Amino acid sequence: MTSDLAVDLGEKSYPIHFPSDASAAIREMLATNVAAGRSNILLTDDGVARAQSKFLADTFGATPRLIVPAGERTKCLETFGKVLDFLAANRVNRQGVLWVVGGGVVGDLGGYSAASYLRGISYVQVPTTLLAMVDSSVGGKTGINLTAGKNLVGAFHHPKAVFIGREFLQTLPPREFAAGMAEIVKYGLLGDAALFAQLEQKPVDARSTELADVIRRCCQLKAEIVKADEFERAPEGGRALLNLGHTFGHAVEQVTGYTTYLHGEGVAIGLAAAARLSHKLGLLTPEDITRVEKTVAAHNLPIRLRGPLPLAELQNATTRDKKNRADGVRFVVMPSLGRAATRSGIAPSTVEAVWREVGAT
Ligand SMILES: NC(=O)c1ccc[n+]([C@@H]2O[C@H](COP(=O)([O-])OP(=O)(O)OC[C@H]3O[C@@H](n4cnc5c(N)ncnc54)[C@H](O)[C@@H]3O)[C@@H](O)[C@H]2O)c1
Ligand SMILES: O=C(O)C(=O)C[C@@H](O)[C@H](O)[C@H](O)COP(=O)(O)O
Ligand SMILES: [Zn+2]
Repeated sequence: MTSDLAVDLGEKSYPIHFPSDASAAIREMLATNVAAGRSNILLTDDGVARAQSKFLADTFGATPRLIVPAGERTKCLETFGKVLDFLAANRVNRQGVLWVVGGGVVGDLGGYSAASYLRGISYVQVPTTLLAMVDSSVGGKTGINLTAGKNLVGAFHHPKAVFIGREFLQTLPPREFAAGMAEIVKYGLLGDAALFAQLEQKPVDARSTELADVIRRCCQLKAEIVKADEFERAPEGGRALLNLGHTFGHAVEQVTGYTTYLHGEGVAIGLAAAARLSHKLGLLTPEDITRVEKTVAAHNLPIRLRGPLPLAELQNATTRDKKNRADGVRFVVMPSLGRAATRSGIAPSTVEAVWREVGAT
């Protein structure tokens, strides 16, 4: 039995539950909502609707549901409009609760819809991918993509609760499991050297007995970082550290039109790139780069682009990153394995050299 965690944010605090029976725990909250006159409404995607049909039927019964297409392209203005229309068509009022069941795509989309509809209603995160369990369901970063770039529209809007049920992972395809591992390796590299060493010595897979503790540890790390810098406003470090590998990773996702690399795969390449950048800045040793790349690769993740991508487009995509300030693109680098820091003012030629090393042309 894994004990609950709390994301400690004053009035906005919420629990992360790790129930032994997610369906039962969720049914209890659904019933409590109904008793309090709060309507429940469900958002999921067609992949989850297929893979978890029994769970959805047993748990949510006749709750009105919107099923959106699976995949990153669903995180767009058009689908956002459809979610809002669905909430309005069901006459959801400010007491309504949106249940977001799925991976980070429906989590970000549903969270942003909940932030916007009637200027804000409650929502609950039920992550069904490993990535969503360790990262996207916690912290209240919600949003959608624009043609111009990834996550360019959104809001900080925290869920009422998060229910993490490892039983969902039984139907998760191996490639999606690996994508979640990228964010887990990220946590080790940015803030927990012991976690990184553990992953380095013994890669975690879907059957690992360590998995429950690793998921909880990542949620705990994220909750601490979010508590300290909820809106990513710290002048240096702070919540931006959760973006380790993402300046590179988001560029890869965007330049390939969100069709070739999963978010976690972009992050995996981004971690290798961040290690290489950290070396060029005199922070990490070549041995450190090898340790990072071996650990990422041992979790069935890419450390190089699968095919060449145009350097100019990749560089251009990084200029849209939300961490950027007047002095240019801001990267997250590693002073050592297990510690991260923000750094800007890096010469474009240095970043270009890193892009080439991971396969850009
Ligand atoms: N808000 C945040 O803090 C945050 C953090 C990390 C990532 N993200 C975002 O999360 C998204 C990626 O999330 P993701 O990796 O969960 O991808 P995803 O939401 O696209 O889900 C991956 C795929 O797995 C399927 N799926 C989900 N659960 C399943 C299950 N239990 N069994 C079988 N299939 C299942 C889905 O249908 C989908 O096809 C990206 O958009 C990324 O930007 C947000
Ligand atoms: O919660 C955060 O803060 C993160 O940066 C977590 C990231 O893993 C996640 O991919 C997030 O969506 C990236 O946010 P963005 O601000 O770079 O769009
Ligand atoms: Zn991420």
